[in-house]
Amino acid sequence: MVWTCSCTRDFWPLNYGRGFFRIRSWGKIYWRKGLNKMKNEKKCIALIGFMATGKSTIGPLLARELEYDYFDTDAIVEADMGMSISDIFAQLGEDAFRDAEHEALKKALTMENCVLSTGGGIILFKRNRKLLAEKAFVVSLSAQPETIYGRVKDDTTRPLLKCEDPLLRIRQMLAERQKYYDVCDFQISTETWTAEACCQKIKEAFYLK
Ligand SMILES: Nc1ncnc2c1ncn2[C@@H]1O[C@H](COP(=O)(O)OP(=O)(O)O)[C@@H](O)[C@H]1O
Ligand SMILES: O=C(O)C1=C[C@@H](OP(=O)(O)O)[C@@H](O)[C@H](O)C1
Ligand SMILES: [Mg+2]
Repeated sequence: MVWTCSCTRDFWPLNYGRGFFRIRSWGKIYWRKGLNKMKNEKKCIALIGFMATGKSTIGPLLARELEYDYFDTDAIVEADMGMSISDIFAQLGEDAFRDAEHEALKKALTMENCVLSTGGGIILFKRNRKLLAEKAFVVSLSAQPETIYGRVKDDTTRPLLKCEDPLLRIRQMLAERQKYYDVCDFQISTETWTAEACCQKIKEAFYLK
């Protein structure tokens, strides 16, 4: 019997009997016993990482590739509160934002077959880390402080980086947060790979792990 994965052109397992499957992905051949991880019990992929590592850029590409629904906790918060992230921080304060962000995460992780881009600070809270670990295949995106700075320097939508010396702030925040970004199922640098290549590698990791 030939079993074909419905979702992609370049990723398809063949059933070779006795529980063995041959999987071809990006020109490489993988063998594995059973397809238990193909039916990954975690139905959501959550992207974590510092600001401007590419979560909101890669998320929609990945969702389209997998034919999954797409959510972004920042967008959910903005829709729920009817305000931009900057206005929420300025008018209601960061704590109000963090509460709304937690509600957004809870709501999004009740979905099945979804890709979720999170805000860079979501991992600061144990309640969020617990939810992510329980419910999602967690992918951590990374980039060096200088690259992050280059990506955000003309962007006014990130209130935490509105300061005298954004590069120093990025370095400090990254140092504080790194231990949380390291807790994940898969990690990828968005400096090394284009958004499209990251997408393919994440897809591969999601199916093969
Ligand atoms: N390989 C890459 N993957 C994702 N984004 C990239 C990449 N290279 C450059 N970028 C750029 O970096 C920025 C990332 O912003 P965004 O997706 O909003 O990040 P985040 O949601 O993590 O804050 C975008 O302007 C995007 O075009
Ligand atoms: O790192 C953070 O604390 C934040 C990251 C932002 O999202 P992005 O990571 O998508 O920029 C947004 O949630 C808010 O400005 C706070
Ligand atoms: Mg984002």
